[in-house]
Amino acid sequence: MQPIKIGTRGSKLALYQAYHIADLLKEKGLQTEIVTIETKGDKILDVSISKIGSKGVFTEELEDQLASGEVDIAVHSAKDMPSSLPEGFELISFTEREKVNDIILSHKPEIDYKNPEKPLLLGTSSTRRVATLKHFYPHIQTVEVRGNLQTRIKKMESGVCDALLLAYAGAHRMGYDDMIRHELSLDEFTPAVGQGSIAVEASHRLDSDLKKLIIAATHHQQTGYRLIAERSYLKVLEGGCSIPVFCLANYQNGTISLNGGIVSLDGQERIQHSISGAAEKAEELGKMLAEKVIQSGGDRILAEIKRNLNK
Ligand SMILES: NCc1[nH]cc(CCC(=O)O)c1CC(=O)O
Repeated sequence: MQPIKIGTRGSKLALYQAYHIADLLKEKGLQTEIVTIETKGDKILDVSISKIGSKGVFTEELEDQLASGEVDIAVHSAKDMPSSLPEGFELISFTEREKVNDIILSHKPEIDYKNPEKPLLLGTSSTRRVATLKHFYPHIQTVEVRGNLQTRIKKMESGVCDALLLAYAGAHRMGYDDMIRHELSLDEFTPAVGQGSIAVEASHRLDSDLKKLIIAATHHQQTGYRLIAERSYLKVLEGGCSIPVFCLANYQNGTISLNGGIVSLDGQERIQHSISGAAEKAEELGKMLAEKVIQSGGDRILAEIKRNLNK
């Protein structure tokens, strides 16, 4: 059998994730080969992702290679994947999720983000994190810091900000645990959909036997249920990474508990609801939660956000 060709972006985090998938495949006796592909999102560093248009900036080039058969699968942070993929592609597996929290990371030993008397400048490029900060910690200032994790840390160390607001998963995978100063609560900083899991994308053309082998080696079923629920929620709210929606599903004994909402860009309004039900109904639960959020004012917040982003 030919080695399974794994397409990935070239950032260290992306490569780490691709090698993680390669390791899982190798454990099942499958041969692999990593193919690095540059995407629009990697090239454009000076424009905020929410302005480039979130759909597909990190995925389009990978999908071209999947479609042409240059690679068999593409590996992504699940969080970076839009809720609907272009025709002909699907996410076939989700790896076991790590800790889903956001964290504050800094080279400075003491970062006190709760004390309004202490000025703090946090670097982030996520609208969800900026809006959430404005809601719970309005005294904190933010500055947009983009680029891969290594670039962001360099910018921070050169004085652009005091600390970075990041996903635990990325910081941990890159070995920066010793710079993590705070782990943020899931109630306030409910993570983005998919945070902490790695997704495998394939074209519908992928050989079905090979697909089964890849799923058996890489898919984590409980994470799968959680991600189906969260992504179904995201799909209704049409939230790419530019819209500050959040949603976290937990799995216990066949039950999914889903908690999600939306926050206005200025942080003034934050709507949050929860729902639970059988894991087999994950997709329906996501939709129902989204309807709840929409009906309790989410529609207004969403419309306002879209007006703002189009400016
Ligand atoms: N937004 C970019 C992005 N996409 C995935 C991760 C980290 C890995 C993950 O959340 O699974 C990050 C960095 C971050 O948000 O700090």
